[in-house]
Amino acid sequence: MDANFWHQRWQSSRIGFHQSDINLHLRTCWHHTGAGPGTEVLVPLCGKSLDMHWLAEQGHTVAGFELSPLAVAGFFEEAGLTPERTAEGAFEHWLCAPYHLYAGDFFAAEQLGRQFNAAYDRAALIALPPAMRADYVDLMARLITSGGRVLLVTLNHDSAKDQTPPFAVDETEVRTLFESRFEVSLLDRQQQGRQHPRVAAGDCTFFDELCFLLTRR
Ligand SMILES: C[S@@+](CC[C@H](N)C(=O)[O-])C[C@H]1O[C@@H](n2cnc3c(N)ncnc32)[C@H](O)[C@@H]1O
Repeated sequence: MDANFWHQRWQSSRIGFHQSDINLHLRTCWHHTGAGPGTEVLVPLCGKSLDMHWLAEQGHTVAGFELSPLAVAGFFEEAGLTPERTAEGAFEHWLCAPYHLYAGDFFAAEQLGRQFNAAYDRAALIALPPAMRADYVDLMARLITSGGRVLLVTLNHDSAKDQTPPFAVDETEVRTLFESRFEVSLLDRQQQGRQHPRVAAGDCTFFDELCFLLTRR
């Protein structure tokens, strides 16, 4: 997926990935990260996710990275917030405490010289095609401090239309990608059968959401 793919999705409002509710796994599993109030949480490929408000409600500062300025603007506008905007390295930093959203390519994040003790990935890894995933994991390993924890939410499905996101990333692949640098623990698997619209539409026979805790070695 190149940048244009995502810019076009936001320009034409084809953002079916955006949830109007807080992610169930975030609400039920975040405590496993042990991240206390005041901990800054890295949210890669954040879109305009409302999950960032939930994290802020737990007392966290949020550091989100998002390619699309439309998404970043939408996040603040829909929350009725007026951020300050400054250039910071390869990014435009939109700030309205406790939200720091960096508009630009997440793969340039190291330039900011920051590290994090906690991160939340919902629909970031699964937005990336297979060829980009190892680079994403390398970057996450460099951005997360030793002992730091990531709550990772992936999808697994058997859709034949797996040329565009959301890509299926199952437990075996998560372990293969992360296990050399993170301890990987599967916390939960929500199995969705015909109640999922894509299964009901005959696009796939299952559509599961998996939640992992990754602990940086
Ligand atoms: C599937 S969406 C998920 C958004 C969000 N995590 C959520 O749960 O709603 C993936 C997002 O990643 C953004 N994105 C894709 N590649 C990116 C990159 N290299 N750097 C920053 N953001 C990127 C897209 O614009 C899109 O908003």
